[in-house]
Amino acid sequence: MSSVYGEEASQYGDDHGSGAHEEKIFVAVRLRPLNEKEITNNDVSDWECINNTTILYKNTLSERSLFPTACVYDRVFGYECSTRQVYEEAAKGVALSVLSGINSSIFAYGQTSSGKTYTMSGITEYTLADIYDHIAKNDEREFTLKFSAMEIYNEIVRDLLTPDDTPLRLLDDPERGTVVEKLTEVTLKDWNHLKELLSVCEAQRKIGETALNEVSSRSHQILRLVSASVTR
Ligand SMILES: Nc1ncnc2c1ncn2[C@@H]1O[C@H](COP(=O)(O)OP(=O)(O)OP(=O)(O)O)[C@@H](O)[C@H]1O
Repeated sequence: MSSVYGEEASQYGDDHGSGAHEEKIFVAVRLRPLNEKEITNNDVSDWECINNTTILYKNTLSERSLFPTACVYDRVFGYECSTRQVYEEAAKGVALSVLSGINSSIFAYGQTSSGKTYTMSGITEYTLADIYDHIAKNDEREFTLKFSAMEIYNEIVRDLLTPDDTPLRLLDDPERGTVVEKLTEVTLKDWNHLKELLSVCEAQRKIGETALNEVSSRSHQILRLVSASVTR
């Protein structure tokens, strides 16, 4: 997500690594519950959250160390945690810093079927709902939101808002950094317009099956939102 000329006080800027003057990364881990197949196979999870920041790797494989390994992150979420909770406690501060003029990115990393798409879809929806809520409550300002979406698949960048499959070129701009040439940017009319565009992206994505995930995305999707606001 990125933001341009936001003039507001840093209402969302202090949480989770979005401070204006320091670069900071907030790392959260989410465990997904075992799926039906794993339960049927009597699989057990090797991972357990023992508090809000520590995850235990239980090393059930006999050739490995007998002692569990503890890993500490900024926040960890166990099987029982909802996407709403993950959003509120790990992503919201970062996502909404766009409203204070601060650029931020949220990305999910993990092996196939670990729950990246599941988590990020919820985070996208909650973020946009909060942004529209903020806009409604601040009618003394006029907001413009611009949305673009791309996919990296087999090292090719494609625009997800057009049926045109032509690969997009990445250019290095000395001032703006990496720029995706000819990427479609749509000015959002409202929340429903955004939902339509998200459906277009979903339909355009390359879906391929993996052994672990029957609807694996097999590609990286990047959604970009640029927010600008001026006093009316
Ligand atoms: N926290 C969760 N609670 C319930 N179901 C979940 C959770 N996380 C993931 N799932 C389910 O697990 C399956 C795999 O999740 P998902 O498609 O998000 O994985 P992924 O990491 O995006 O995989 P890939 O990299 O292959 O695209 C899906 O059916 C999803 O609904």
